[in-house]
Amino acid sequence: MIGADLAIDLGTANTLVHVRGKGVVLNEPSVVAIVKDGHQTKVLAVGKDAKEMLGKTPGHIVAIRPMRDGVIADFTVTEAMIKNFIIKAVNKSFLMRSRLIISVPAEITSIEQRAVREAALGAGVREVHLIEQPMAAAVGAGLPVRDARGSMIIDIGGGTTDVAVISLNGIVSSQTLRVAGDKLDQVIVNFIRKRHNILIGERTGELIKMKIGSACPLEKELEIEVKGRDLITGVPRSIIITSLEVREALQDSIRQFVSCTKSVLEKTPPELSADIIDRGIVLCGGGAQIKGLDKLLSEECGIPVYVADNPLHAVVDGVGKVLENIDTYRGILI
Ligand SMILES: Nc1ncnc2c1ncn2[C@@H]1O[C@H](COP(=O)(O)OP(=O)(O)OP(=O)(O)O)[C@@H](O)[C@H]1O
Repeated sequence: MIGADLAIDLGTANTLVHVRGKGVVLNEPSVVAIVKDGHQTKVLAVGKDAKEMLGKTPGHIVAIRPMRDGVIADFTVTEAMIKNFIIKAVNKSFLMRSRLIISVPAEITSIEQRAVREAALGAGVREVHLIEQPMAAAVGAGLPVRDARGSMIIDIGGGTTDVAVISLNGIVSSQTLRVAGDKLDQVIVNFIRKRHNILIGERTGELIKMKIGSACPLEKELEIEVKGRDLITGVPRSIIITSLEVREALQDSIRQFVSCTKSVLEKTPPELSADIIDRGIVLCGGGAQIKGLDKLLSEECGIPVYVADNPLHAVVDGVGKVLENIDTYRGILI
């Protein structure tokens, strides 16, 4: 290959780029800031710089997340974002000769698949291949996806939760839930508004989730001080939020993770279920870091659950591994 070969985890929350022979060279939020000038839009910032602007922009500038629910919500902006990230990752002159493998959610429709392909080709690369996210995550987590053995993976990202059972290079049973990290942030924002009459931003909601969010009682319960706008007086105020309250806020969403996992297990052929009982379930994606989620899932399903070594990197590591060993893994590309 004369051009660069790249593996991309095009996530709702974060995009990671792996360059063949170099490893992960870029990890940035999937956010684009655009300036609106009549019908024209101009990209102002992409990635980290754009995320800083979320919720803080004046009227004519908007910071948007073009990937919603794990699929492309804004085609033109996604194309600009992919192009910007590729140019950041490799020299611009390589773009035209580059070959890409991009991970996509498992239950994506063929129209959505085409949108991802076209966004990448529109960005200027030569060749694009797709891989299903849970398959990539399983490869990244070191599961034996090519063997005639059942491997189960739960990937809780920003927009989607993918639960899948894999055997012999294919997904045997799976389910995608449009409830994941972003939804948990919104649920926390709504809870605090109702319980404390305080309006906080989504980024504060995310911070609360990451610092004190949990699925099971903690050995030592935690608390965090946050600032928001008092909905009665209209002035800024700070309050203390406890991990108990956050657990209460998150419980319905966490129930959905449990029932989705159970329903995939129910659809799994018994021989493969036996493998999963022996070998356990691997949890990855940023949401895997919610405190006690592995323990709760394990208790509810009666199967051991392990968090992947680097949960936020499982998908990009998997796509990267496929890229580096393309002949071995060709069978799993779509
Ligand atoms: N320590 C943490 N505790 C809880 N959630 C976390 C933690 N760290 C990151 N997250 C959440 O993980 C999510 C991002 O995960 P990830 O990067 O795996 O998603 P993505 O690949 O961008 O999304 P998708 O798979 O839906 O396309 C965000 O919602 C973020 O808030």
